[in-house]
Amino acid sequence: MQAEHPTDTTTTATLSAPAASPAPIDEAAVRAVDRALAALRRGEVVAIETADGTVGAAVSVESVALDAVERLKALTGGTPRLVVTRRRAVVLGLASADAAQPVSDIAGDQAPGSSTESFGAMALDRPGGLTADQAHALADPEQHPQAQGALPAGLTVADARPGSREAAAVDLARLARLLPAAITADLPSSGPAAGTSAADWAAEHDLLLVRASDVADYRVHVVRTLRRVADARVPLVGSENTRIYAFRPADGGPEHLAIVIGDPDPDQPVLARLHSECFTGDLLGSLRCDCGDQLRGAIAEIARQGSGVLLYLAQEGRGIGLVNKLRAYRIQDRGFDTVDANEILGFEADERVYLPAAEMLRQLGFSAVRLMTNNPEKLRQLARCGIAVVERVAHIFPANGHNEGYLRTKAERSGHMF
Ligand SMILES: Nc1nc2c(ncn2[C@@H]2O[C@H](COP(=O)(O)OP(=O)(O)OP(=O)(O)O)[C@@H](O)[C@H]2O)c(=O)[nH]1
Ligand SMILES: [Zn+2]
Repeated sequence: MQAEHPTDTTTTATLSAPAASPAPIDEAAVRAVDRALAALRRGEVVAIETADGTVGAAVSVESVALDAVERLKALTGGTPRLVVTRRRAVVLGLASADAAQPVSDIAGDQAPGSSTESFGAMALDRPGGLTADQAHALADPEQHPQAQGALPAGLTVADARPGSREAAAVDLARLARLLPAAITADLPSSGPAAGTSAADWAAEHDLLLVRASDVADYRVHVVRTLRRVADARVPLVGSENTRIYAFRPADGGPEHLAIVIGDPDPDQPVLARLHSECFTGDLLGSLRCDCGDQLRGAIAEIARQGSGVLLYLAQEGRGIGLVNKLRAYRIQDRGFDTVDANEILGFEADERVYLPAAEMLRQLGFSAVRLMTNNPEKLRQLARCGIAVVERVAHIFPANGHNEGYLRTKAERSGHMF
């Protein structure tokens, strides 16, 4: 297989930006969010407190038990509502894509190094409340995207404010790699004015409590807890002088790997590839994408040039996780492209964050890269994270008879430079 490796020094030389000054890490806050993620994956209810001291409860739609809506009502005394991403609301015909103002991150700012701005969350309600079945149907990716006819009568839609319980609940589901949708209910009177403390209420009902602001800060904080935990010599076919370094975030989540080939000089821009994990392409040789070729091609090219680093990032499915990627494939099999499929699921086209990549490069001693990519977002985001991108090295492989549409979509809709 022949790869193309022309270089382009003109488009990216000005992209470098200084690193933002880091805020202190609140380890207890990271731990609280981790616990909430695990609880949501188990289908448990979690308590969410907002800045005004009020509290409510949330459960993810994907892992919700049928009695969860009743349980939320009984727990809180409030009316459960469904929260979906604005993307999903647009797909359902409940919001206009044009009117969608990027609300950035719920922290108030787009996280540096994230591929796309979040378009926020929307709360769906109806008189008498939604049933669990109705909530499932509205958030379910198997639902035809234009199925407005099937919408429950009297459905109302409202923007979820950045920093709100609703926005945090959807973000938690997304971080847990579940469908980005949640059912939430507020305690009708809570907070300092009502004399109910969020912590007391959560403890009384044996619920994990998390603060909405901690959810918003989570991605940035976790990245800054990345630590090198192991490294070893691993000779590869065609590049025998190779070491693999493992970086673990403090949340105990999946490690990111740095595969260092040869002995790159930290004082020079390093030839680098940011490779997002693709179980199907990398390991199984799936022909739906170009990942397997790109992975092996990058290792071969770095070895040919003498030295460099390949970051193997735990960002399966452009950050939506393997399960959601398989769902996206089913949607693509109905005729939608890779971008539409993500959006029908309620995700942005690309949910990746490149802060971990920048942090790993820094910890390995590299501050400047010659980046092997066709993806303009990777160039932009890595530069936003403080790594100087001094050159783009194209990384193009021929189509294989199954991935022509996928590659065409990347070029036409994601701006890939093929
Ligand atoms: N959600 C989703 N993810 C996909 C699909 N096909 C491949 N992926 C994922 O896309 C990621 C691969 O992206 P990269 O290899 O970094 O490629 P890229 O962003 O196109 O950019 P370059 O290859 O650097 O030009 C992997 O995480 C794959 O699992 C798909 O149809 N849907
Ligand atoms: Zn792939």
